Amino acid sequence: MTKTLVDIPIIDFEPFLSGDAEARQAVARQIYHACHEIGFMYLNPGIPATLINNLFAQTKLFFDLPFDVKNKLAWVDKFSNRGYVGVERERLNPDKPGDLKEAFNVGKEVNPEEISKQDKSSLIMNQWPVGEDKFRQTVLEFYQACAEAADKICQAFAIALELPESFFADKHEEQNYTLRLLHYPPLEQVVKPGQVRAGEHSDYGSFTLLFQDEVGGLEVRTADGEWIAAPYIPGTVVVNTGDLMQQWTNHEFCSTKHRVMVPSDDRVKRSRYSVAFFCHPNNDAEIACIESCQGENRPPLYPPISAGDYLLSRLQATY
Ligand SMILES: O=C(O)CCC(=O)C(=O)O
Ligand SMILES: [Fe+2]
Repeated sequence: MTKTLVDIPIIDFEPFLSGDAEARQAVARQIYHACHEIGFMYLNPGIPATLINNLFAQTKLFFDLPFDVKNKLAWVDKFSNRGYVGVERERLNPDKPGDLKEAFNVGKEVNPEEISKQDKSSLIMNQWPVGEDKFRQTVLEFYQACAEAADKICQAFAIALELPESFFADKHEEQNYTLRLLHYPPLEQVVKPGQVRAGEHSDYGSFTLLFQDEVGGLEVRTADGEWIAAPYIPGTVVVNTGDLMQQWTNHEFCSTKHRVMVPSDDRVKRSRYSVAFFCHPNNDAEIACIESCQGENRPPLYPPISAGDYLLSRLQATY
C-alpha cells in the first residue's frame, strides 16, 4: 500500500477485479486498514476515464443552464431526494451558513410503467431537463458504471471483514443509490463568516465514491483532529465509508468528517465540479451490528434500525 503525503492510502483495485482469490484477499486487507484507520482511500474501481470525462463535460453544461430551467427540476422532498438544489439551500453543517454549491441528484432510473404495478415508495422518478438527451444518457451510463463498481467494493468490504463475499452486495441489490452532480460556483463576493463550499460532515450511508476535478479544496479530518487535503489524483476515485457502515460494523470501519474549503488563492475565481455516488443499503435492510464486529467486551453500540428509516432521519436534519 502506498501512503500519500496526506495519509490517505492509494490502493490498486485492479487485482481485485481480475486476480485470483489470493490477490483479492490482499486487496481486501489493504481496504480493511484504510476503512479502519481513516475511512478514506483512493481506488481505481474500473470506471473508464472517457466516461468520467464525458460526465464532467455534461455536468458543466447542465449547471450552465439558466437558473429557471434548473429550478423547474427542484428537489421537493426527502422521500424522493432527487432533482436540483440551489446555492445555499443546503447546510451539511447545520451550525454554519448555507453551502456555496448547487447540486443535482439522480437515483435509479425506473420505467414509468412499473410505477403503477409496484409499491411506489421505492420507485421514484428522476427529473430530467427537457431536450437534454445526451445529458440524461451520459448520467445514466455513469450511474450504471458506479453501481457496478459499488458491487465490487461491497464484495471487498465483506472479504475484509471475513464475511461471506455477498454479505453487503445482497443488501445493496436494489441500487438504492444517489448520484449527485455538484458545482461550486466561482466566488466574487465576500463569503459569510464560517461559510465554506461544503460544510464539515460525514456521509450518511454505507459508502461514497467521490470524483473531483483538479481545483481541490476537499479536506478530511484525521483521528487526531488535523485537517488534511484530499487532492485529486488522476486515475483514482476517492472512496469513503459513511455513518451507516460505521454503525453496522460497530466502529470497525470509521466514518470520517470531511469538508470543501474555499481556496485562499486565485482558484476561488474558478468553478469546482465534483460528483458523488452515495451508496445506501436497500430500504428494508436491517442494519444490526455484524457478529464478527462484537464480542463479550465489545457490545453493540447501536440498536438495529432499517436503512430506510435511518436515511430519512438524516435527510430531515440537512434540509
Ligand atoms: O465535493 C466534494 O468534493 C465533496 C462533497 C461531499 O462530501 C458530499 O456531498 O457529501
Ligand atoms: Fe460527503
